[in-house]
Amino acid sequence: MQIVRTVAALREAVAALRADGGRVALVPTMGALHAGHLALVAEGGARGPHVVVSIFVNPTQFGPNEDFDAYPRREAADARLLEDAGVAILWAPAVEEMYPQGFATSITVAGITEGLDGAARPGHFDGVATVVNKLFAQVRPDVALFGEKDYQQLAVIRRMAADLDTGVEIVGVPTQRDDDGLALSSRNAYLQPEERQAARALPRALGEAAAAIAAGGDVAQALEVARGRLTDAGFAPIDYVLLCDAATLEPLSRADRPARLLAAARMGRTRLIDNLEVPAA
Ligand SMILES: Nc1ncnc2c1ncn2[C@@H]1O[C@H](COP(=O)(O)OP(=O)(O)OP(=O)(O)O)[C@@H](O)[C@H]1O
Ligand SMILES: CC(C)(CO)[C@@H](O)C(=O)[O-]
Ligand code: BAL
Repeated sequence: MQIVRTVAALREAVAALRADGGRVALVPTMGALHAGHLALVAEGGARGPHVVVSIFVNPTQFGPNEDFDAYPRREAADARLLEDAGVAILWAPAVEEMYPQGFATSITVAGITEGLDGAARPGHFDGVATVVNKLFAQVRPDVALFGEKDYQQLAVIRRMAADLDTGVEIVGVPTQRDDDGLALSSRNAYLQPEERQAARALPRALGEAAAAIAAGGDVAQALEVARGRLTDAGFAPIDYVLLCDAATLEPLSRADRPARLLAAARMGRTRLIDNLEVPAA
C-alpha cells in the first residue's frame, strides 16, 4: 500500500493503478478506523478491485464548539489495518494540502441538508459536500462508498454527485453494529464505560419505535416513547428523534411510504447518531 500526501503524488499513484485496468473505488474516512470502515473497504474491493482510502479530519465540517481537536487520530494503526485489507492507496493529506492559502470555494446542497444534522450542526454539510467533491476530483474514482450510519450524509452526497455530474457511482453500506446493537463509530471511544453501557438504549429505542410504527402504531406516540427511553438512559440533550421520508428526509407523521427513523442525542460529551429503516405499514 502506498501512503500519499500530495495531490500530485496521488494522481501518479492512481494513474499507475488504472494502467492495470479495473475500476477504482474510493472510501472517504476521517480515520480511527473500525469494522464499519472495513466493511466499506471490503465492498469497495468487490466493486473495484482497486481501493483508495482517504483519511482526512476535515476542519470545515466541524463547528467552532465541536471536537475537531479532540477527534482521534491514529494513522499508523489505521495504515496497518488498511494494508491487511488489501487497500492500494492511503490518501492522507495535511490540511494545507487540501485547503491551501486562498481557498475560497464552498458547495451547498439545498433542501436535504436543512433538517436533522443540518439543523443541529450549521454549516456541517457544506464542509462535507465540499471536501467530498474535492476527493472525487482528486481521485476520480468510478465508485465511492459511504455508510448508512450517516444516513443524511449519504443522501446529501447522492444529491451532490448527481447534481454536479461527477460520474461517480455512490454506494451505501449497511450500518455495522457492536453485539449489543450500538452502531460502530470512532466517537464511541469518547464514552466512559458506564456511558457505553447506557448508550445501548439508542438502537433499542429506535428498534422498538420502528417495530411499533411498522405494526401500524401511532407515529407521534412511538417517537415520544423513544425520546422517553433515551432520556431515562441518560441521553441529554436529544437533538431529534424523527420519522422521515427515506429519500427526501422530509419529516413524516404517518409511515405511508418508505421511511427512515433517525435520531441524534448526546451521552455525556459524546454526540451519537443512528437510524433504522421502517417498512411502509
Ligand atoms: N458503523 C458503521 N457502519 C457502516 N459505515 C460506517 C459506520 N461508521 C462509520 N461508517 C462510515 O464510514 C465513513 C467514514 O466515517 P467516519 O470516519 O466519520 O467514521 P465514524 O465512525 O462515523 O466517525 P464519527 O464518530 O465521526 O461519526 C462514512 O461513510 C461513515 O458513514
Ligand atoms: C465523508 C467524510 C469522510 C467527509 O469528511 C466524513 O464526513 C465522514 O467520515 O463521514
Ligand atoms: N461521521 C460523519 C462526520 C462527522 O460527524 O463530522
